[in-house]
Amino acid sequence: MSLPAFETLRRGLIVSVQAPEGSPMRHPQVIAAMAETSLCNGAVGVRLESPEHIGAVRRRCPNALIIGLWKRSFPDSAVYITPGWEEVQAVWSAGADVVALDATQRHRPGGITLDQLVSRVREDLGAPLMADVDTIENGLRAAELGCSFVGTTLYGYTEVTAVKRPPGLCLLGQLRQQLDSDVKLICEGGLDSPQIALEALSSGADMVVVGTAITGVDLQVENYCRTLAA
Ligand SMILES: CC(=O)N[C@H](C=O)[C@@H](O)[C@H](O)[C@H](O)COP(=O)(O)O
Repeated sequence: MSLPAFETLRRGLIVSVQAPEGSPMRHPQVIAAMAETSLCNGAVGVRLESPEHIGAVRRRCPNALIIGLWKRSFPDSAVYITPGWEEVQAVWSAGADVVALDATQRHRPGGITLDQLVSRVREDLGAPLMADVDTIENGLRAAELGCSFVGTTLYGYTEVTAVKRPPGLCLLGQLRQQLDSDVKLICEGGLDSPQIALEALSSGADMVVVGTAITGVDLQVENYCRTLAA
């Protein structure tokens, strides 16, 4: 599918529909139902994990804007969001419109560098990329390499940002100031209320991605129970 005009996405909500390993929610039909519900109620797109889930949502919602990723862990690397060529290809073939990948400069499984991976994607697939980053340096580098979207997804989740807590509104502000306006800026991670999502838009995000607060049944229930038991 070709990407919808940016004006229809601007200031929009993208719902991240994911479920942890082992959860009964982690079923393609459950994911597809949550994705469809999100789209029916005003979300401009969905962010999905795994080729299987992307395929299920593509079949159920043929016109949905899908940002796809595949989380895979390897013993020789801390990079797990669409770490290499095989994962990018699988996400793209499953029907994603945009492929999200870890765009830090960390060592990747198999030793491919981010620069090599992005240029191969651009040459062989032409898939638009969303760069999940943690720092201003990695965001600017990803944009330079040609990623169409930059997201604050990994702020607070990498070794160098481990002491920070999402949402990365400071990082967002820095990226807004320094990124060219043709690169779309996404605030993702830790947007746990509509008010904080609105603050992210006011701080310069073109779009927001919200996961746990909307679709994170496992974590939300666990949190209520922990608090009630304390
Ligand atoms: C760091 C990482 O692996 N983030 C993942 C990226 O796809 C997801 O686990 C998050 O749920 C998503 O980013 C949305 O964030 P939040 O659930 O906080 O709204």
